[in-house]
Amino acid sequence: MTPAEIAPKDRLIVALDLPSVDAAEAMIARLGDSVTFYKIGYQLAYAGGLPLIGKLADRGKKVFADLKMHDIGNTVTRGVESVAKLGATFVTVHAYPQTMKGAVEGRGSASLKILAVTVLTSYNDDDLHAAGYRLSVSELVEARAQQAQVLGVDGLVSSPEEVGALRRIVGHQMSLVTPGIRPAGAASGDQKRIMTPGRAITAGADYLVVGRPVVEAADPKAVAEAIHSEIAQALG
Ligand SMILES: O=c1ccn([C@@H]2O[C@H](COP(=O)(O)O)[C@@H](O)[C@H]2O)c(=O)[nH]1
Repeated sequence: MTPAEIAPKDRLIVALDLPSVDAAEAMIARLGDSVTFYKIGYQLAYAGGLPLIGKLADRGKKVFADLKMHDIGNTVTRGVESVAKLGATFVTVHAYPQTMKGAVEGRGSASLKILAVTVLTSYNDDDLHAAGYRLSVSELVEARAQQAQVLGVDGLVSSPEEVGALRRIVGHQMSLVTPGIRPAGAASGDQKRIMTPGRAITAGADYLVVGRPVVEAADPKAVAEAIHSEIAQALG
């Protein structure tokens, strides 16, 4: 399937940032058929959530294992080999050359797609400089995207602010996945590079990752469906 063929509803990835498998299952039940794609990250994975990947896949849902791996190449290769058996659609690694190379090797010919996290969406230029980098966010995102493409990575995680430039660099061969999504009026929390769902899709994002604005809402299903409508409208 080309990115243009992805249905509006399948472009929303809801982050199950919840404290237990029971809490995640309750949220999945509330969202029902309205959400087709879920993300499991640190909070749920470390609370026994990894087996949920296969269970959700068996129910016809897609799962993004947001494990943000970063280790020596061999360890990343072996880790990705294990994740490939869980039934996830995407797994994340940090966009360091050894890490990405190891991940692509571990994926082999499996259907699992490797996403490289370019620069976390909670970072701005000052945060990067405080972490010892001399490049700006946009410079580092673009440099890492070029390395990821050469190494055979399948997609990139960035904020929607960088998506236009990334599309020009990597074309449509790589999936562009964007957290840092905030419906108008929603609290930004710790996110620093944010955009509304409609603007992110117009900028060229393939998938939008949304956590707190959905899972902390009084009516999560209504928020998810409003995001679907905004995506569909932006796609025209
Ligand atoms: O750069 C990144 C990479 C990953 N994330 C993850 O996405 C969700 C966003 O949650 P919100 O509640 O919508 O802020 C969260 O699970 C992060 O770990 C990211 O935000 N930025």
